[in-house]
Amino acid sequence: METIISIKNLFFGYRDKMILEDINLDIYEGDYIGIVGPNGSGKSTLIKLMLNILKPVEGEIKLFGQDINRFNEWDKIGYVAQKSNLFNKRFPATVEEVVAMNLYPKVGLFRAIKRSHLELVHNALKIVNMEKYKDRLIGDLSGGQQQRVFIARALVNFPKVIFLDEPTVGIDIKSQEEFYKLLDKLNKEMKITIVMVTHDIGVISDRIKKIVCMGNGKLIIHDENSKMPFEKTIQKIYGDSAKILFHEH
Ligand SMILES: Nc1ncnc2c1ncn2[C@@H]1O[C@H](COP(=O)(O)OP(=O)(O)OP(=O)(O)O)[C@@H](O)[C@H]1O
Repeated sequence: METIISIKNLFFGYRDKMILEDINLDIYEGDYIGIVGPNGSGKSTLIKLMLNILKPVEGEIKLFGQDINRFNEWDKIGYVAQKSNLFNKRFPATVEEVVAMNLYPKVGLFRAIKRSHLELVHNALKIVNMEKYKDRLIGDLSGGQQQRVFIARALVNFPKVIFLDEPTVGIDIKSQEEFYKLLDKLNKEMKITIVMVTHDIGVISDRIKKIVCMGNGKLIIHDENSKMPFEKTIQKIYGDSAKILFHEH
């Protein structure tokens, strides 16, 4: 099994405050990983480090076996950023354009989109079941529909792995359910590795087998081999508020 991401002895802080201390994590091809932890525990920071948006203070990150500083196959990695679903409602772009924008390394930012590129866009929209909305303005869609479009945007380059940062914020329960079904399809049928930051602890404890729990600068991996029950691990990093998390759904 290919190691998609390998993090070794990683330290990171903003100015003088350490956020991540001696983090080690391996992510393998086909993994479906949930990253959980209280507000401010460094989940988004970890994602940004894996995308080379932030640089470690110390330690090593490898992507597809290559040092992150030398890695240049970024179209293997899709990213759905935090709050992309709280998109500016007046943004005057169509669904098709929003997805096509992510093709710019291939297309050139201001060049006209070729027919072959449009096909890629339509295929991505088909996967998320949003093809019939291609000419709609993105701002006119519901939060759940927008989220599907952002997934299509991440899919358009045929990535091997997708990072999602709190993708279900602001989305109703029914759309959330459909959204998690879509992620299952991407992972199981399309063999895309998924790494997702989320606060939906109750939902993911049922669906996801490998959960990265972050807190106090540390990281605990919960998977099928863990001796400690998931609830206990969660209690350890969330403290007293842990109980509520499991009864939200
Ligand atoms: N650019 C920045 N400069 C300084 N501190 C920052 C910066 N970005 C984040 N932080 C701080 O680093 C810590 C970790 O932030 P991060 O966004 O990674 O947490 P998180 O676990 O994703 O939180 P949440 O669940 O609220 O999204 C927080 O204390 C945050 O205030």
